[in-house]
Amino acid sequence: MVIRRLLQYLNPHRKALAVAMTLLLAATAAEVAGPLLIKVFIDDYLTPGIFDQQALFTLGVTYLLLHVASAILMYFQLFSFQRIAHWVIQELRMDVFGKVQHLGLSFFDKRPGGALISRITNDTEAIKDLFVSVLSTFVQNTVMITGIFVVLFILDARLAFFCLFLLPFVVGLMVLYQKLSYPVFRTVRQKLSDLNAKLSESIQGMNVIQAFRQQARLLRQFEQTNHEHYQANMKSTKLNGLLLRPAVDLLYLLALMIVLSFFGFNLGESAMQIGVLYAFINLLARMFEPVNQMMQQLTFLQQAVVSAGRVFELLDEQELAPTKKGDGESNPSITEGRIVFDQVTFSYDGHTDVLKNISFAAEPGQTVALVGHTGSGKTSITNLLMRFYEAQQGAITIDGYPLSAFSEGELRSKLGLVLQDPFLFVGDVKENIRLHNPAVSDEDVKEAARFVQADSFIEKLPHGYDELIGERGATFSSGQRQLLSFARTMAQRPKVLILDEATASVDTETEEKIQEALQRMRHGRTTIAIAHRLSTIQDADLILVLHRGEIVERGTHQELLALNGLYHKMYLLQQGVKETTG
Ligand SMILES: Nc1ncnc2c1ncn2[C@@H]1O[C@H](COP(=O)(O)OP(=O)(O)OP(=O)(O)O)[C@@H](O)[C@H]1O
Repeated sequence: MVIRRLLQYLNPHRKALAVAMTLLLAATAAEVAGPLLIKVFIDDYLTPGIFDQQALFTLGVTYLLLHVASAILMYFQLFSFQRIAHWVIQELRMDVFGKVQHLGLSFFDKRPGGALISRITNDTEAIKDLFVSVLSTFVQNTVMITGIFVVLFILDARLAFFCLFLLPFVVGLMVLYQKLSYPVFRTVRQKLSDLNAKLSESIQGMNVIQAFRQQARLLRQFEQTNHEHYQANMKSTKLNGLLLRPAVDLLYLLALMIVLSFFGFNLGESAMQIGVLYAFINLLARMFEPVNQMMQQLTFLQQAVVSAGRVFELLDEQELAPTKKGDGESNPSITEGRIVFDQVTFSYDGHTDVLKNISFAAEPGQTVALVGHTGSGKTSITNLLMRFYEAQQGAITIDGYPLSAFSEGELRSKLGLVLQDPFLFVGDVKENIRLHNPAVSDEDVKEAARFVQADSFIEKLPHGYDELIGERGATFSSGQRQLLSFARTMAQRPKVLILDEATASVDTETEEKIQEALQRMRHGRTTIAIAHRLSTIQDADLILVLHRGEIVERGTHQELLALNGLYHKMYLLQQGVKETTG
């Protein structure tokens, strides 16, 4: 099943595969022909004592040429198989990565990043051997074994027939190995994946680890996983040591016993028998070499099967990001930006509702602010609006169309999301604003930067808009990252803004710039803003106060203050904090 699916990846390379196989067979033939020439030399020349110089010279040269040809052919067949293997792995990796990009965020909530990386890199790498050595070894050795059996049948059909009974044992041994080693290899891959997950988590959180002196604890954890990986590996080594070579050697002994007892019983029947006996024993020894080689390859085959299983699991993952529903014909676009939530109830895990009966409307150009204690559901509302997750009940519409009617492109380009912790890509400033969108010109990039007043700091950088940004933009301050992400959002010219207000404290000057930029960005655009500081959203058209997933108060700043409820309390609390700290 898994193997068949893996082999399907060879379909586009059938021609190259045929070439590789031909090269392999030619190389094998050249290799086998060598001993045949030696046989001719011994039987026809050496033994009878004929030393025909011309003939011997031809024989010698042919032998040499065959050797050279075999070496050259071997090189090319190896090269061809390797090339095909690399093609397949490349395709497989692209498939997996392409798939991962379309998985829903709920999928990533549950899986550590490192474990995913492990599947895309290590697991696909383990599949490579299947196409490089397993496939060619099996083809080559099957040909060899068939050839040997043909000769055996020619020598003595009856005896050869008995030897044929060995084959089911060989196959049985292979099946047994497959059965026993599957769980072992699966554990090995799982542990390797765990190792990667641990590593990736540690690297991402290195500042916290060092700041809180967590090194020893993490080292212990890593050591534990590393040890489990070692144990799983030792298990597989034991299994290999037991089942691969020794078991085959045992079979070989069995074969020898069959042949010897056969000759023992039939002794004296014919004078020719000693020669045949010698040939049989010799050929049997030769036959078990390919069997051994195939058994050795079983390890790689099994690893490939296990890894492929893990890769296919990911490829078959159903937890996809929500996509457009309904007929593809109608492609509504967002023109006004009127957002309506109607009785929306949502749960991440299907058990606990984190949003309950949320209803509100944001008219075009209005700002709706979401406030509430931590965990009250503010981010969840924006997650639903961005369609990162789908609500279980109720409806969310933009300009009268349900969210599911919009294509992903339309939705994501018209909804400008500004996150608390802006993610910057490796690249330069320009591309981080443009996000490689060809529709955004250099001038647009600069205009967007000017609009959010990021231009002054960008222009002061040694390379201006071409300044390189390292991973996650670690070399920029959080205020600068924030402004860059504003520029990025504005370069897309969104109709709707979704703001997750930054809680990180920046200096007063940057703070002012950020607030000014936000004011400008909000102007004329429907905005859904998550606010932690109530002072920044006092001018909002509608403020929704959330508490445990429900809207408990709604109104403008003044109306809410007059209510004397939760908002009022929060406001006073923040005022108090300001007075004591300021
Ligand atoms: N990806 C997730 N999977 C499962 N539960 C989640 C997920 N994200 C948030 N939650 C839960 O949903 C509830 C609401 O979280 P949400 O992030 O919407 O709150 P919030 O009001 O934005 O909080 P904050 O002000 O701290 O950002 C919380 O109880 C949280 O534990």
